[in-house]
Amino acid sequence: MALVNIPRLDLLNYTQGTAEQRQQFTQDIGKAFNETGFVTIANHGLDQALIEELYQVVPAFFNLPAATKEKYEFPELAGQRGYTTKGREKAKDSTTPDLKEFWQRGQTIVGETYSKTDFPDNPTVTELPRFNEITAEVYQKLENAGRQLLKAIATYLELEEDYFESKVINGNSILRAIHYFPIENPDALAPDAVRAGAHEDINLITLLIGASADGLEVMTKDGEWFPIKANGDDIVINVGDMLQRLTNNKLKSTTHRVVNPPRELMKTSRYSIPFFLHPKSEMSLACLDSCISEAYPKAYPDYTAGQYLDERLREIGLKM
Ligand SMILES: O=C(O)CCC(=O)C(=O)O
Ligand SMILES: [Fe+2]
Repeated sequence: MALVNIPRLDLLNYTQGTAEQRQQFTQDIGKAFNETGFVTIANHGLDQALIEELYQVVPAFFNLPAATKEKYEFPELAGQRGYTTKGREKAKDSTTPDLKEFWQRGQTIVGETYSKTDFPDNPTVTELPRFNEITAEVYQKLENAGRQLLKAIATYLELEEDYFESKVINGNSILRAIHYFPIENPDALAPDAVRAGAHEDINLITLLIGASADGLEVMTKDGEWFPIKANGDDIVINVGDMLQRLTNNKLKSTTHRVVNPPRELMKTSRYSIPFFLHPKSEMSLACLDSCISEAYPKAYPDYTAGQYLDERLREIGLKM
């Protein structure tokens, strides 16, 4: 078995393909998720103009004065909406915070009653009207792409194709726009200070815009770091811990990180926009019976997605 298997797949082969192409897509994504936990996806439904404008409004937000950005910071929401300043979030097993600031947008519930405690409003950036519109549109389009991918994954797992639909529609997904800021004085950095420390994602799957810039690395089976680079506007998809739990480790939530740039590029910014696809809090993450056997005994106690998320947000320092 290869050390890494990160195929480039065409989502149109699943959404509009022949029976044979759909079957091939399902097997390819399943095998890659079983081996390395990562794929890159072309034809994901976000057109180039939308991605271009996203790359205008996101830097424009982070270029606002610190005092303006801080108006949109709400620690009582555990960073789940609005702005989170530099130095707040760290990887689970690290003591040094990541070298980043970010913005998070959450679900806009449609057609169901809900509590504002569970789904607080997304703050509106009054200085940049297009920032709100574009991030809302990107949220929607990445959610749609994610739902299609979950259909393929459900098929691979021999579940009904729509197994995840009722669990993720109106779920707790988060769009995160990240600014890895310029490192002005590399000599003053703590030795373990990095853009994003080694971690696994919490959610079901992550859809990442921005991995065409250098820095993202995935850990191989023998513990080496392997750089991932997406082609053009392709997005990177990876398995998160919730899907790994549900499938009793059949699908792998692989450790990844974002390294600092080489010294000559330290003073440049990097932007990435991951969409963390989360289900509703009540979804059970109990290991699927079909993934438990004598060779693969049940590896995790039963949790709901809500219980699990709460525990993880405390570990990364976002929830007190
Ligand atoms: O910035 C990247 O390329 C990856 C970010 C990431 O892994 C995360 O935010 O979970
Ligand atoms: Fe991640």
